[in-house]
Amino acid sequence: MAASSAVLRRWTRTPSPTTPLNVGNSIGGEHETDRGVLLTWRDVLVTAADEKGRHKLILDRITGCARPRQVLALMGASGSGKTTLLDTLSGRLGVDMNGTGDILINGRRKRLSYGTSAYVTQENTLMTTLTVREAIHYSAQLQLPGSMPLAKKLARADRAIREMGLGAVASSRIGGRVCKGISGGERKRVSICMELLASPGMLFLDEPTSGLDSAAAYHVMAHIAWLARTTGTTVVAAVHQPSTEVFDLFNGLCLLANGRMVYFGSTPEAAELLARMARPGVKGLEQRKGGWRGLAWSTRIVAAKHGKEAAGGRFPGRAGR
Ligand SMILES: Nc1ncnc2c1ncn2[C@@H]1O[C@H](COP(=O)(O)OP(=O)(O)OP(=O)(O)O)[C@@H](O)[C@H]1O
Repeated sequence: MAASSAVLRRWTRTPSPTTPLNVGNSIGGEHETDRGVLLTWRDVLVTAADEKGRHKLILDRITGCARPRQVLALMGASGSGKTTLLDTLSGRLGVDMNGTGDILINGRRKRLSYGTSAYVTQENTLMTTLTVREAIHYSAQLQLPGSMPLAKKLARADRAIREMGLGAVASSRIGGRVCKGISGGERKRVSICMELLASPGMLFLDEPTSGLDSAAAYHVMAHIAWLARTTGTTVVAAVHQPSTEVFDLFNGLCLLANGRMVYFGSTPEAAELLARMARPGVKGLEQRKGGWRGLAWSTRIVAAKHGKEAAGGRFPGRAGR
């Protein structure tokens, strides 16, 4: 009970007044690491205006950080704000949205520029008639600076192919609906591979495992976690219904419910803490205005993880709302 109250207090405290979305103003204590980027955000509040000019609250004072060599998972039920948070952190917030709060890169005001960050969206937009190698070589020639010699661009492409474990299918046609090509998981890795060409320090992934079976999802996420560890890349991924094995690959968890943050911390800690919150007799979670569904859902994640609630080996997401 004490632990659950502490968590709720932590995230329901009165925030400091928000300022327009700043990329900067050092919070202090952060240091630059090799390729990775330390991204911190504080009191991020996002609203969207409707056609009548009314403002809808999408994200309510979210605070957290993503570290080099680690994978931070953004989780929460559909509509909880995962994509909006990814868009905000990566500087892709739509023009119809307004954000306030602080976003710092290595503790300083700095925009995420070319080569610093990459964003892989949910959709695969790949040229289906090309082989994996052709597509990635082509992308390298288009993306990498004109001053870079061709041989270096192709070597970079080949390294990215290896990093994403695509060597075995490099000569296979990507394919699509009409002509069958590589698998869904491999297609996803090709999309990620293309974004890795510029060796970004920060990788944002929106639902990298959507549409994949659990084995393919694990394969994709395991490569991403390996990449983060070995290259120092900082990864933030919005994920929906991860399997237990995929969940265990994450270093940190930012759990959202109805635009609010209900947990931020390490994944082992999340498992332990939420398990305690899920214990029968722990009251109070349901009473929080607007948070009942999300919080109830979050407790079921851990219940599932601890084998108390089997959901076909998956944590309940939409179905659990
Ligand atoms: N431009 C917009 N205008 C108004 N509301 C929006 C806009 N974009 C998002 N929303 C709303 O904000 C909320 C959060 O959306 P978001 O896409 O961030 O959720 P999500 O957690 O990524 O959902 P999913 O898992 O289904 O992709 C939703 O209720 C959505 O309808």
